Amino acid sequence: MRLTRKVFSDLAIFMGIFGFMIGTVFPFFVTLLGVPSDYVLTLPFFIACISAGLIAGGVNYYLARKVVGSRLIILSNVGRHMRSLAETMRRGIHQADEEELTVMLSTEELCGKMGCQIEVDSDDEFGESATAFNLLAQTLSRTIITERAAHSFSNMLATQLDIEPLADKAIRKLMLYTNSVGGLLAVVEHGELETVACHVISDVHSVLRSDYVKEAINSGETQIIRLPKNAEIVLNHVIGEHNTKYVIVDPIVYKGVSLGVIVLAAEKDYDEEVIHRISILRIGLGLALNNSLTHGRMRLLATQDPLTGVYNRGFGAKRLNEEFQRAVRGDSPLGVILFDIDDFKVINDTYGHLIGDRVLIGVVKSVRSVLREGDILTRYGGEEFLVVLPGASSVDVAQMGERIRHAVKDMQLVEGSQSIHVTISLGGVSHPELNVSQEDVLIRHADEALYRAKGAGKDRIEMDKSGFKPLLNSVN
Ligand SMILES: Nc1nc2c(ncn2[C@@H]2O[C@H](COP(=O)(O)OP(=O)(O)OP(=O)(O)O)[C@@H](O)[C@H]2O)c(=O)[nH]1
Repeated sequence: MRLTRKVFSDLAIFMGIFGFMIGTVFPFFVTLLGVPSDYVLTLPFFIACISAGLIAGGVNYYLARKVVGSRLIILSNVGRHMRSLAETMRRGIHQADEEELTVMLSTEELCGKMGCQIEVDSDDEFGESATAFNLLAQTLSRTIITERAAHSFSNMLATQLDIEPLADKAIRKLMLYTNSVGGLLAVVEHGELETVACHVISDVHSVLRSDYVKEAINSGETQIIRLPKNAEIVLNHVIGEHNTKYVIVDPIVYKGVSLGVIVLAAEKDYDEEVIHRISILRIGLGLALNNSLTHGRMRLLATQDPLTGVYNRGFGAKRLNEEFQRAVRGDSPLGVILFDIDDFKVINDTYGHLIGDRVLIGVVKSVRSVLREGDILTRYGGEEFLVVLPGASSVDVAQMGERIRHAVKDMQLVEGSQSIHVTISLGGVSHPELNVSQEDVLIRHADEALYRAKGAGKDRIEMDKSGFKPLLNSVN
C-alpha cells in the first residue's frame, strides 16, 4: 500500500492515522472497562486520547526511522553508488596497466581496491540485500576484468604473426589471466602435436600423450582435471616443481577444426569465471593461430623447394645476396659452390622419376650432414644445387667441396636388389680472392668451374681459376 513515493512519508501518514484512530476509539474502549461514559465521552478526554495516539504514532515513526532508516541509508548509498559503480570500475580497470590487471584478477582485491563491497552486518533482509549487492558487484567486476583481459589479449594477438612469439606471448598472458603456474601451447602439425611454447611444465611429451589431450583435440571440448592427492606423485615430474592440483586442457578450435591445444596448470582450483575467461580468450587465439600457421605455410611455400625441403632458387638468391652484403661489410670471405648430380638423366631413365626424386632427397640429406650451421643449401635448378659458405676462403671451399662430394658418393641408396651409386661434380669460388662487386658474378664463376669439372670427367671439384690456384680435387 503506497501513498507517496517515499517510504517514510507513507509511514508518517499511516502512523498519524493510526494515532488518530487509537485516540478516537480509546474513550469507547474505556467505557467497556466500566468507566462511566460521563467521564470519558467528553471533548477534553477525546482530545487527550487523540493527542496521546498521535504522540505514540510519532514515537513509532521516530523509532522506525532511527532503526530501519539507518540501515536503509546503506542501501540508498549503495543505490546511489550502483549507478556510478559500473562506470567507476570500467574506468579503473581500463586505466590499469598489465601489472595492476594481474592484481585485479583476484576478485576480492579488485572489489577492495574499487570500494565496491559493502559491509554485511546483519542476518535479516538488509544483510541479504547487502550480500546480493556484493555478489552483483563481484560478478560485474569479474566480467569487466574478463573484457579487459580479452581486449589486451586481442591487441597482443594482432601484433604477432610468427607462430613462436605468438604462442609464447599467448601462453604467458593466459597464465597471468588464470593464475596458472605453468602452461604450454602445442599445435597439430602433420597429425602430430608439436610444442611451440612451454613454461614450467617439464615433461611435455607425457602431457601431450595423455588421454585428456587426445580427448580435448578429438572432442573440441575443455578437459578439467582435478588431481587427487595420490596423483601428485604421478604428475610431479610432468608439471614441474609446483604443487599443481588442477589442470585445464583446452583445444584451440578454428572453424570446427582443432588447431592445437592449451594446457594450463594451477595450484588453486579454476573457478567458473576463469574457465569462462579461457573460453573467451581462445576464440581469438584460434583465429590468430590459424593466420599464423597459414602465414608460416605460405612463407615455406615461397621459400622452400617442396621436394627436398631446402631453399628454392628465389629465396636462395636472396640469402646469397644478404650473405654477400654481410661479407663485404665485415670484410670476411664468402664461399660459393655450385654442384650438379652426374648423369642424373641416366638414373631417371633407368629407375624412373620417382626413384630420381628419392635420389635428390638423399643427396640433400647427405650434403646437409656435412654442412655447418650457417651454411646455406639451395636447389638451384633440377639437379643443380648452390651452397653458400659464409666465412669460407678458397681453401675452405675446396675442403668443404670434397667433403660434400664424398658424402654423396658414400650415400647408400638401395632400390630392390640394386644399389644406386650417385656422384656429383662441383665448382667452387670464394670472395674476396675473386674480387667481385656482385654476388651473381660468383655464381657465374662457380658455374664455369662446375662446367670444367664435368668436362674433366665428373665426380670432382674444380675451383675458380681466377681465385684459388692449387686444386684439391682428387678422384677416388
Ligand atoms: N626425378 C627428377 N628428375 C628431375 C628433376 N628435375 C630435373 N630432373 C631431370 O634431371 C635430368 C637432368 O639431365 P641433364 O641436364 O641431361 O644432366 P645429367 O643427365 O645429369 O648429365 P650431366 O649433368 O652432364 O652429368 C633431366 O632428365 C631432368 O628431367 C626432378 O625434380 N625429379
